[in-house]
Amino acid sequence: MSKIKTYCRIKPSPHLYEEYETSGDTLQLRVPESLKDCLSLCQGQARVSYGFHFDHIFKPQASQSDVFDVVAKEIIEGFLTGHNGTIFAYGQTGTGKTYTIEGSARQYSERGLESRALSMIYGALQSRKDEDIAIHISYMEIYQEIGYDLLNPAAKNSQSLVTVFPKLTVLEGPGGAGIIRNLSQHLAASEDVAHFLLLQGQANRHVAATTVHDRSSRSHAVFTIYLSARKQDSDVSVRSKLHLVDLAGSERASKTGIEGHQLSEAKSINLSLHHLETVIIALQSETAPSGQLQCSSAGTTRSFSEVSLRSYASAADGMRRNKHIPYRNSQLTLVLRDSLGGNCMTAMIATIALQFENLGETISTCRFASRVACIANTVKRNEELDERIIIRRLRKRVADLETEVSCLRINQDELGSTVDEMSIKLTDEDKIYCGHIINDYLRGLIADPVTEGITSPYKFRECLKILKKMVNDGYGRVTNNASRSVTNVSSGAIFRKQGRDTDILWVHADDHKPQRTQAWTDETITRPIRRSQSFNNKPKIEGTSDPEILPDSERSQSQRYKSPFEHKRDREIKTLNAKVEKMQRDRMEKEQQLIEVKYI
Ligand SMILES: Nc1ncnc2c1ncn2[C@@H]1O[C@H](COP(=O)(O)OP(=O)(O)OP(=O)(O)O)[C@@H](O)[C@H]1O
Repeated sequence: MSKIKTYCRIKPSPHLYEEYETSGDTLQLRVPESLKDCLSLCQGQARVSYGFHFDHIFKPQASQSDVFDVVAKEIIEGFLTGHNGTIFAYGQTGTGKTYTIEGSARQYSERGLESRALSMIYGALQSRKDEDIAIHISYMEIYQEIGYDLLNPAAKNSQSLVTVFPKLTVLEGPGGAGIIRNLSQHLAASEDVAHFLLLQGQANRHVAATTVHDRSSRSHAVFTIYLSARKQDSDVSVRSKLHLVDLAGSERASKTGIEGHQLSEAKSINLSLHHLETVIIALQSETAPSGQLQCSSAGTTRSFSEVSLRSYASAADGMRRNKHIPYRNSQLTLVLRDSLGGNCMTAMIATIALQFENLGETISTCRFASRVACIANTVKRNEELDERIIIRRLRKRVADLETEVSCLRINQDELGSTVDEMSIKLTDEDKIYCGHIINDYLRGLIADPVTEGITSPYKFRECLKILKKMVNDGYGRVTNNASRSVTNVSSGAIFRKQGRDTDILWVHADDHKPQRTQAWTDETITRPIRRSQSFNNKPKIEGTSDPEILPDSERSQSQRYKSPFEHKRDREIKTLNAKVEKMQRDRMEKEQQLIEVKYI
């Protein structure tokens, strides 16, 4: 929550009302008890003292630069970082609203807030090289409750002597925000362009000579600067707007003696300001509990106390959602909706002309300011994701995801099948199949067990087991007894191919020549290996003559019995061992890869 700041600016005059003083930020006024009945200040008449508190009071000698520094700098800094800002001048006609907001053409030093704001904004943007920044400008006026675009490009190109400005429609948009239809926004790429637009709009305003002011603004003017900024590496855009509002001045027709067209203009201005005041009162009354903003008549002193907004801020926020604020009653309040009770850093400059004849209007202006000071706005940075960048990023993300998904699908297929395979325990059929593969491999019937389906680590392990057993059992050992040749085969090595009941094994007969021998049956195959104690109590596999297995003492002798067939088989086993080793290594590598895919 941030309260609306209020400032008072006293117009310089050689005939200032004497009974006023400023102590700090409080304006003290001592005025006759009944201003209404008193047309001149009478000696000895009872006085009432008013005290109005402001955030700052600009004395008559305050310069344009002083006003800018105190009122505008903070708001413009906020605007540059994405916070909305509004500065509006309110006061009696001829008190210096236009002078404050637009400035005077008399001297460069008398330029107003609009021109100074542009200079500060463009100056600050110079250093923001890493951002894409766009400044747009619009300028509208509300004359007799109708909005006009002061920067209409069609009007600029018109050959007609009478410039026709298109009418604008101010509508209530989503969330109640005012939407101005048809208002042109002009890109101002440089400060010069912005100043040109400003001058063009100022020149197009409705002004008229009145009895109090020869160039009185007969309209409310809203000069708006829009900022849109985005850091080059970011997809968040910052958008903010700065309203600089020069309100038309209130005037008492009875006092100024205007009539005809000017009278109807004045009525319209007063009505519009009345609607503004109604909104302010509604906002102020919801913010401050009744009785806080009071006109206490204790003694002769009347004071408008500044309400501590902080204590009411949260309560006001809740109430505002329920309470009706009559923004819709006028175009001006719709346009300023955000500035009054919305998301905006707002400042009001109450301009007063401290002459005796203006005391009534001065008090009225100060009272209005006191009410405005009670309003708390909710200020937040206007950040939004840039849709074009979002779309671009989403497209890239979709493309990345598609690639990732297709890669994952491949991995999943591979992983899934391998993991499935690994997770399934080998069935008896698998084991038999492994036996056949190893047998065929050893016999040279197949070149590579992998291509025959030994792909899972479990099957590899089974094959290795079979091989080890075969080696230990002296696979293909020459035996003297055909019946004992059965024991050459380990119980685990089942040399039977699927679909076949029997298999033929080469064995050696007594003449040491290899020969095909009997058909093997399940019964013989599954017989357990028998070991017998031999010399030196060393285990000896029965019937073996394999030098690899025999004790050293027997080796030389048994070597004599090795046939070419045995040698060939030895070589095969050696090769097979090497292959198994390689297969083991491959399997470990593969497992490692799978673990990485699955868990890392
Ligand atoms: N602080 C000031 N210093 C010097 N001159 C000022 C000051 N304030 C106002 N004036 C002068 O007083 C005259 C009226 O001021 P201005 O036009 O700003 O009044 P206004 O409040 O905008 O009136 P209206 O509501 O009728 O448009 C102008 O000539 C302006 O130069």
